Amino acid sequence: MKTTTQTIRQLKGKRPIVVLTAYDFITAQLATEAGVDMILVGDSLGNTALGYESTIPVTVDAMLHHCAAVARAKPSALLMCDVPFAVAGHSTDYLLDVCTRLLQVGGAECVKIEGGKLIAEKCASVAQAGIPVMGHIGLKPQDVLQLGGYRKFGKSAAERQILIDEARAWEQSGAFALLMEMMDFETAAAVTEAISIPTIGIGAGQGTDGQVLVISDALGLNAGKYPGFAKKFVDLRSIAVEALAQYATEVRERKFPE
Ligand SMILES: Nc1nc(=O)c2c([nH]1)NC[C@@H]1CN(c3ccc(C(=O)N[C@@H](CCC(=O)O)C(=O)O)cc3)CN21
Ligand SMILES: CC(C)C(=O)C(=O)O
Ligand SMILES: [Mg+2]
Repeated sequence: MKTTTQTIRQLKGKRPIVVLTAYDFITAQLATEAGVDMILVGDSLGNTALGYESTIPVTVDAMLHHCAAVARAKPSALLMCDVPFAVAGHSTDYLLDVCTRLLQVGGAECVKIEGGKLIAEKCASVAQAGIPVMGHIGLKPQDVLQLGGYRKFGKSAAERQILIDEARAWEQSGAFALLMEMMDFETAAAVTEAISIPTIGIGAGQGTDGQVLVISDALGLNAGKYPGFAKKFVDLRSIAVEALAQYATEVRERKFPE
């Protein structure tokens, strides 16, 4: 059965929501067959699929290209696409135009937008246009140039209060859910209590309404670079390299083709 934003909203307080990233046709099929609730075409594709150092170089065109490939897998999971770097800082008209294209051209069913209170308020226009929005607070990787690196958020009482205010702003703007990245576990639990929409965590502990993971982190496909919170559920990289080395050997020894 097709998962909708309504399905996701109703899962709060019932059972944890499972979100996984996908970047192309094949990873979308894997996520679909595994039965996840939501697929995120994350701008982390900049790191995992395109070889960039951060998500800053990821363009709207790149997101459209990858999202359309994921959509062609016709996932039963709700399909969400990240709004990439700086788009939400432009005019509301431009933000609305990009979100519209992510749905109409990319085939996404909802969008995720990194931002605090100001961006959250701007996103009310997107939600009112009929585009479901997930907010993204805590560590916002698109802010890496200002942050100078990645860190945990919400450790101090002051920062916890800011995050709770930001979460309420997203809820007020009509966001259907909220993502919290690299957040102090107690703060993440406090935010989850404070709002009526579901929270999805990554590096934010057990106290959220769901979890999200990058597919290449879960499958162990990356070359050594893993965030501390990621779990390798299998080491596919070594299995794949071994298989491909065997192919090379068999060709060189004239064993393949038989
Ligand atoms: N492969 C991958 N997985 C991700 O989860 C991910 C990406 N790429 N790219 C986009 C963002 C960036 N994210 C990241 C990346 C690194 C850390 C990290 O290294 N965290 C350290 C602590 C921070 C530090 O000391 O720099 C950690 O140990 O978790 C955290 C989030 C999450 N996202
Ligand atoms: C790590 C998740 C939350 C994300 O935004 C991405 O994959 O781009
Ligand atoms: Mg992202």
